Amino acid sequence: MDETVLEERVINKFPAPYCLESSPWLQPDFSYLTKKQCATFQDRRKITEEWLKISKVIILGDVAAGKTCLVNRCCRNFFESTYKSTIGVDFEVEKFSILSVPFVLQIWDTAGQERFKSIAQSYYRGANVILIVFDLSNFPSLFNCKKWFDEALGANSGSQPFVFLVGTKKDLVSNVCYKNIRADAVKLAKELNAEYWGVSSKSGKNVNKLFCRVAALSFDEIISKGFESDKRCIAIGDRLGGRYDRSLTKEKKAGRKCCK
Ligand SMILES: Nc1nc2c(ncn2[C@@H]2O[C@H](COP(=O)(O)OP(=O)(O)OP(=O)(O)O)[C@@H](O)[C@H]2O)c(=O)[nH]1
Repeated sequence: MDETVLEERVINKFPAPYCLESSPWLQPDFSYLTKKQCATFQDRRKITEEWLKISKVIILGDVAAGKTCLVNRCCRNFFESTYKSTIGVDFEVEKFSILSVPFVLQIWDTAGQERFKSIAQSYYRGANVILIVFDLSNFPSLFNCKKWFDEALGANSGSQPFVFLVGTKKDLVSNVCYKNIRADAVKLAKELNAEYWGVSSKSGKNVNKLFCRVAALSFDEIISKGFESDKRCIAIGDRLGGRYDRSLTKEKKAGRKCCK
């Protein structure tokens, strides 16, 4: 295992959703294809760079909804109470080890301010995961989430990114208040085919769990899809009647060639 990966970033068991009723993805474990693919990793140490998969995560939401604090808590275990607006976009990289395979989340923190919108939007494309953030202590910010969702999905038409609806600042709301806003958030999450989470970047509550869930879902999709395209390439190679060298490195090279 990569020694630079933090203990809490080592995932061997599929992380559960925040609550079952608020998730479109109810699989209890990594898919069969992913587990099969990862089981061969030990034999493939020499081609690690081909295994290093990256998931692009974009974080959007209203001004001061708590996007930067969420990223800071995840990537630096740090909380800043003074508000500084994000200018344009910022990004962080977080390393994971999932089923003993290295994996990276490339996390893009976008500005909520209208004047940076066009800069931020140019980073929406190619997202594997979209985190739409609202402030649990500012109820109207929930209703703007649909607008953020439409914009992010519009830039990613043709692909199906995982969408999360994340309520931040849970430490600021009473239990009664939280129950009410959570009911509305779960309803909206269902409409958007998104998974709902309630977190606090100040206390850290649920932040690590959220990002482990994000990493595991996108890892599972990326690795199992890779397996499917490897299989297709092998089949094409076989059909062309060429001698197919089964040594692992060459299998990968052949795969890349015919994928092009
Ligand atoms: N109490 C509490 N305050 C929070 C939490 N998350 C963020 N804040 C505060 O909310 C304010 C805005 O947080 P940011 O993370 O900077 O907001 P943002 O969404 O990145 O804002 P823009 O960059 O302008 O889009 C800051 O003063 C934070 O300290 C939280 O979980 N609890």
